[in-house]
Amino acid sequence: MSVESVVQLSWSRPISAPPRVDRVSLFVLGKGTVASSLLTQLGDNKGRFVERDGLSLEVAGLCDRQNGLFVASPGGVELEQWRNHLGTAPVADPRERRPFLDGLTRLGSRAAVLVDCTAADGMEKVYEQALLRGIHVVTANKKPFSGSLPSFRRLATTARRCRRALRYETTVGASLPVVETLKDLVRTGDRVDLIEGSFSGTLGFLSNELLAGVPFSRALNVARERGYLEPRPQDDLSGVDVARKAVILAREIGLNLGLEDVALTPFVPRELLAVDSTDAFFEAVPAYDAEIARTVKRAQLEGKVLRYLARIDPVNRRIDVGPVAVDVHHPAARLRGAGSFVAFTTERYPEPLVVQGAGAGGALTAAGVLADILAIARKI
Ligand SMILES: NC(=O)C1=CN([C@@H]2O[C@H](COP(=O)(O)OP(=O)(O)OC[C@H]3O[C@@H](n4cnc5c(N)ncnc54)[C@H](OP(=O)(O)O)[C@@H]3O)[C@@H](O)[C@H]2O)C=CC1
Ligand SMILES: N[C@@H](CC=O)C(=O)O
Repeated sequence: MSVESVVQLSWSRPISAPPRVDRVSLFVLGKGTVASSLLTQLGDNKGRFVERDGLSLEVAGLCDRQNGLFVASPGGVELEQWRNHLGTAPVADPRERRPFLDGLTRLGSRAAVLVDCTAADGMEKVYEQALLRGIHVVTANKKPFSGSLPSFRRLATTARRCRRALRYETTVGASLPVVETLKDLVRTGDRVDLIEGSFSGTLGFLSNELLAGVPFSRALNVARERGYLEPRPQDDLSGVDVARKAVILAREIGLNLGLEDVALTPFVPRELLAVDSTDAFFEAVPAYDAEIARTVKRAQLEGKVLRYLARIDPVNRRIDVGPVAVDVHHPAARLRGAGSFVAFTTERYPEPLVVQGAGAGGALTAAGVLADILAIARKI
């Protein structure tokens, strides 16, 4: 038999069994900017996941602060109608997720993933309940990784012991590959000497608008419309959100530091941050437009650009977060829009390894969450 006919035979042979499709069941917490983009991306890419990856990513359940929805039948929640279904679902106690997690484990999928798209407090307990049931966790919520050090440690240990994934790439730099890059540097034995950068897409965007002469209150409203702001915008403007990211990275390199160790200077005057409710806060902002514009102008007159930077110095076990007037040639000065960057100076990278790109936004962050889910699904 000639080579040609062998090739011909193998090509013409009918494919008897359809390719295997593995069901991966998700339970999504939140229905805001990130969660709603994620649900759209899951719906839009459904066919592609099946054809390309042999994966059926199904949303078995959803919940917000009030309602909870669980669909045990194959296919899960109808993604085109999730808002209606969730809106009419029974009221759920947001602190009680166990029935949903138990439901997820009973589905018999190849893998189950809890996906946290909230900024809720105390979620580390929910993650632990999930991990102990064999459920993987993907999250955009920074709080469990930057809060109490013992809780963070316990969480990491539980994930390891249960052999389940705990992925939180989007907690720093939205979908930019920051956390996994740092983990790889550490895993491969590199020594990290310094981490610095502009960690907030939101504050980068506001700085750029201010430099262009846009009043702060107007820029803040645009940031809100574009989905850049934290659920509690004071977390962005106080710098606490950046401090959380810095603590997450510091802990990755073995520094036992917490938020209380961060030398933090806010982005806006402290009196403004004393306004607690979000509505009252937005009402109070215009009164600070002139003062904030003057600070930006002062830096400009000195030929500098005002940026909000973070610096993690492992040698001195120090984290600094705050506004810095940088030279026009500084990498942060060149950022546009919601651009962010993180620079790792290490033994192997004396010229820093830089991760740069847009660092905020619903669609980008959702894509990062989805990439984390796919990374888990591909390993099953
Ligand atoms: N937006 C961005 O660019 C980025 C965001 N992130 C992170 O993603 C997370 C979500 O951000 P974003 O979508 O912008 O925020 P949103 O404010 O738009 O959405 C937050 C959602 O969380 C829900 N929620 C709050 N508490 C609970 C709870 N206990 N149980 C269930 N649901 C709850 C809210 O419910 P309800 O609708 O009932 O109020 C809301 O739907 C945050 O942790 C943020 O830091 C990370 C990177 C970038
Ligand atoms: N508000 C945040 C969004 C992501 O974490 C930021 O840009 O820092």
